[in-house]
Amino acid sequence: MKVSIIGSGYVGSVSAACFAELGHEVICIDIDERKVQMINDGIPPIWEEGLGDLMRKHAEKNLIATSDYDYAVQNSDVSFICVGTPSNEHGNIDLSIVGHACKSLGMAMAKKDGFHIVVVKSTVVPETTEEIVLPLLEEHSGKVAGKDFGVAMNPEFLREGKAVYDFMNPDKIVVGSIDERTGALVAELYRDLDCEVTRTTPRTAEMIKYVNNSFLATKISFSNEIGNICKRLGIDTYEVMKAVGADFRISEYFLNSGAGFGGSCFPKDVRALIGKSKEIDYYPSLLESVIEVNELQPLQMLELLEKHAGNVKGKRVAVLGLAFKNQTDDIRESRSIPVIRRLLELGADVAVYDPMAADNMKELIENIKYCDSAAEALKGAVACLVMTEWDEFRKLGPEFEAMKNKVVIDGRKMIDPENLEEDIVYEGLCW
Ligand SMILES: NC(=O)C1=CN([C@@H]2O[C@H](COP(=O)(O)OP(=O)(O)OC[C@H]3O[C@@H](n4cnc5c(N)ncnc54)[C@H](O)[C@@H]3O)[C@@H](O)[C@H]2O)C=CC1
Ligand SMILES: O=C(O)[C@H]1O[C@H](OP(=O)(O)OP(=O)(O)OC[C@H]2O[C@@H](n3ccc(=O)[nH]c3=O)[C@H](O)[C@@H]2O)[C@H](O)[C@@H](O)[C@@H]1O
Repeated sequence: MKVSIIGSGYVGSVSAACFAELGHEVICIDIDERKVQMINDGIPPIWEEGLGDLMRKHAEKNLIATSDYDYAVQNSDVSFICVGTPSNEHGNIDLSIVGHACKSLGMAMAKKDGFHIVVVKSTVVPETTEEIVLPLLEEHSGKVAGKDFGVAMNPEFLREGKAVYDFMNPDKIVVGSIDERTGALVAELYRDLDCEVTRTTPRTAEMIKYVNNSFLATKISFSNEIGNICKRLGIDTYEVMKAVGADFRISEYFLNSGAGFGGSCFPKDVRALIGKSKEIDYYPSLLESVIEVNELQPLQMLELLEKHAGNVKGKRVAVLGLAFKNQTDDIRESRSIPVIRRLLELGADVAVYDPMAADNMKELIENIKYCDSAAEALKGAVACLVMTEWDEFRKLGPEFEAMKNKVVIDGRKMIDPENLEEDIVYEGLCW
């Protein structure tokens, strides 16, 4: 089929490359000309394992990019909306980017003959597809949904760092549509993937995405709360969760306690669901607690720092890990951000290292020292905070010897204290 993808970020560029790999003809649309050029040159606009290979393979063949909505709509049967849905200043969903995309799409659809399908892939709160996207498309195209064009909601469940793998090996595909014909056509796009398609209504599809993310975030905050209790009782929470996770009803996944969850989605999506609940007069106290536990978690790293290193004014503190998790250059809502900001308020001389995310952090925080290795960041430091679960941190050992005061505070259970020299003070956040 001929597919256009609006927005070439993490979801859009991965979906585009994977749909091309599945044999569809794909046109990416982005307002960022730099990204358009990169895709046409076969260069992925974001880092994702395997994405470069797919883009190089399909660029200028069945994968092209443009900033011209008219061209993209004329030359495709289905348009996926994959633009960002950030939080506004109150934590509620900000649908302004979706609104702009719908306006441009609707205007392009006005000039096209024949049935076109619009699929919302961006994460949007329940009712958005039917009550905001659909009316905007009708308004700007002058056409009638269900008759002249189809509307569907197809949430995305990929994880950053494993995005290409997840897209090609989904454990679920959900398609919510306003009519049978549209839902069947969207499901058809995925026919070569080994996964059943769950067909439903747009609002159910929207809710499935929020419940999925909120449940995973709840598992993490639950594990962090248990971890905090375990810590105070001298119990290793990882040992506890290993046994608890063996219960198939619970599962072993997403029970790793530590510095909390970051990323572009868990924090914003839980907040957006809280906002939507309040809008319909329900106070979601459990979801509020999920966010509260998550916000307090990185600050506990600083309490441990104070316990072991005292006043850090004018002293070097090493922060290992800037990305919100391993295998990505994404720093959105990374737990390192509140930690670094607080260290700067305390007057510390902050030295940081991340194998992939330093360039992105440089755009957000300038007055810290960016190092090329963990060893460089640790040199002369009075303490080290491990913030991201990068595998390479597991191998650290002799590098800690270059510290001035050997204190290691581990927010991700990356360092095995058994491998450390005796003069190193090691403290895990929840174990
Ligand atoms: N990042 C992730 O791992 C996942 C994200 N999602 C959801 O997918 C959506 C997109 O997220 P990301 O890909 O992370 O966002 P992103 O911010 O990386 O990418 C959005 C892209 O849209 C482009 N854009 C903005 N306005 C536009 C317009 N009017 N027309 C065309 N392009 C426009 C931007 O230039 C950018 O390239 C969000 O709703 C997010 O919650 C869902 C699952 C996973
Ligand atoms: O909607 C989204 O954007 C995506 O959000 C998450 O994917 P992602 O944010 O890429 O990363 P995860 O691997 O889920 O990790 C999120 C955060 O939770 C933290 N985490 C994860 C697992 C765990 O046990 N403990 C824990 O603290 C990680 O360090 C990271 O900061 C979901 O896993 C995806 O299914 C979803 O599509």
